[in-house]
Amino acid sequence: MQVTVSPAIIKGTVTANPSKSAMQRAVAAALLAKGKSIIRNPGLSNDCLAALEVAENLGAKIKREPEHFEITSNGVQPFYDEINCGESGLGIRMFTPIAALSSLPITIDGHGSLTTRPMDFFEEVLPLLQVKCTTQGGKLPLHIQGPLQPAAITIDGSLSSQFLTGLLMAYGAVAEDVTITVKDLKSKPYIALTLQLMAQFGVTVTEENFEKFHFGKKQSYKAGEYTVEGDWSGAAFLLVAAAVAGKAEVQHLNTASAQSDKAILESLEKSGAHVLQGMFTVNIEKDKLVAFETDATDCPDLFPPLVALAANCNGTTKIKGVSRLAHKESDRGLTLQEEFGKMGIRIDLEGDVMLVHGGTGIKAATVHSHNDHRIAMACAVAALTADGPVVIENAEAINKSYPEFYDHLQQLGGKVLVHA
Ligand SMILES: O=C(O)C1=C[C@@H](OP(=O)(O)O)[C@@H](O)[C@H](O)C1
Ligand SMILES: C=C(OP(=O)(O)O)C(=O)O
Repeated sequence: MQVTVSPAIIKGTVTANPSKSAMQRAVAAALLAKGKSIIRNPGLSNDCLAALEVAENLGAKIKREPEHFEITSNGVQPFYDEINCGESGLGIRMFTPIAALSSLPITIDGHGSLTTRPMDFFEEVLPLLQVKCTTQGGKLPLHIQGPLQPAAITIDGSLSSQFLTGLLMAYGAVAEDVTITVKDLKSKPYIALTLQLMAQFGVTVTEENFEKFHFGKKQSYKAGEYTVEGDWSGAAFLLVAAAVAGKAEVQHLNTASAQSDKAILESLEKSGAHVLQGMFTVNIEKDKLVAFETDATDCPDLFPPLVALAANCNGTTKIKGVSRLAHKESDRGLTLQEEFGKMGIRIDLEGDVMLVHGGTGIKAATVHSHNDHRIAMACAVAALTADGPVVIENAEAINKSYPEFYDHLQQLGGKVLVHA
């Protein structure tokens, strides 16, 4: 699918889409609980749909009502010996240890970008927990056989926090007096989100400096009601759109959220945009924008919207944390450099630092998403202040996290033409 986004002034109000990070965790917790859980404001992005299908294959019954989903479970009791996590990195890294709670041999697969993302962690760590595990040279598909037996282990958290999220969620159902130690953990706020979600479903973990995670007495997940928060990762694109091209109010954003990408607000403020935070809304308005410095090591998904912002800021913006981008849906440092380069914006990659030379004018161009939702959205936002229309190829990539994105951009005054 091709989408053309033309320059436009942004003005209006929009409600943030549901967070896929929160939704996928809630689906996993509801699967691990015994009884009926209600998930309100459920997400319908491809990653969320994949999580629902995985939960069903692992034994949950799901009733989809218009306003909420009911997930009834009796713990992990697989119906099939195969699960497919679609393109979700979190999905596969979270559901693999959870599936390993069962003694059934299970094949775990995915498609698209997920087939190139590293999974060798499981081959190293799961055998320490008495789970057999093979991969195809560190990639999909995985073949596992549990049951997982929690043990005191030390793991490396530098590649991705998602493996730890999976272990924490699985340990929560069975662990007793055991500690996971993590070295060099990255994306820490995502672990805070995992612990917060687990606590909401009745499982508490004692955390020390994001290095030690201790499970005391045996606990069990409690079925309950959960409302999925608005998504700061997706909303970051709308907030940047307003900061560079007008003004907007984004609703259903918890400004006290544990989501890491709430950090977009700091960069917006540093760039000179006007930001007004309510409890569940953010108002944002354009002003003279200047280059800024930030460290996105722990919020790597902010790179694409930060680049769209920086392209509109006079001067050279410095963003730290590029090394976190190599194993996302695309190698995002390189992809941003290539696609923004087509729009006339120079990006230099110097080790772990990205330099965006902004304020030089964004040019009309044809760009490609590389099947990466956040690249498609960043290009769409950049198009708002370009000197002509920007054509985005493979624009349907947004469905992974934010199927409503082009509609929301239009709702705010964006000129978006979707070619079938
Ligand atoms: O736990 C999560 O929901 C996520 C964690 C982050 O991954 P890493 O921990 O690999 O940085 C983030 O990039 C991803 O989009 C979602
Ligand atoms: C990297 C992402 O997700 P995941 O790792 O869950 O596929 C993302 O949403 O940008």
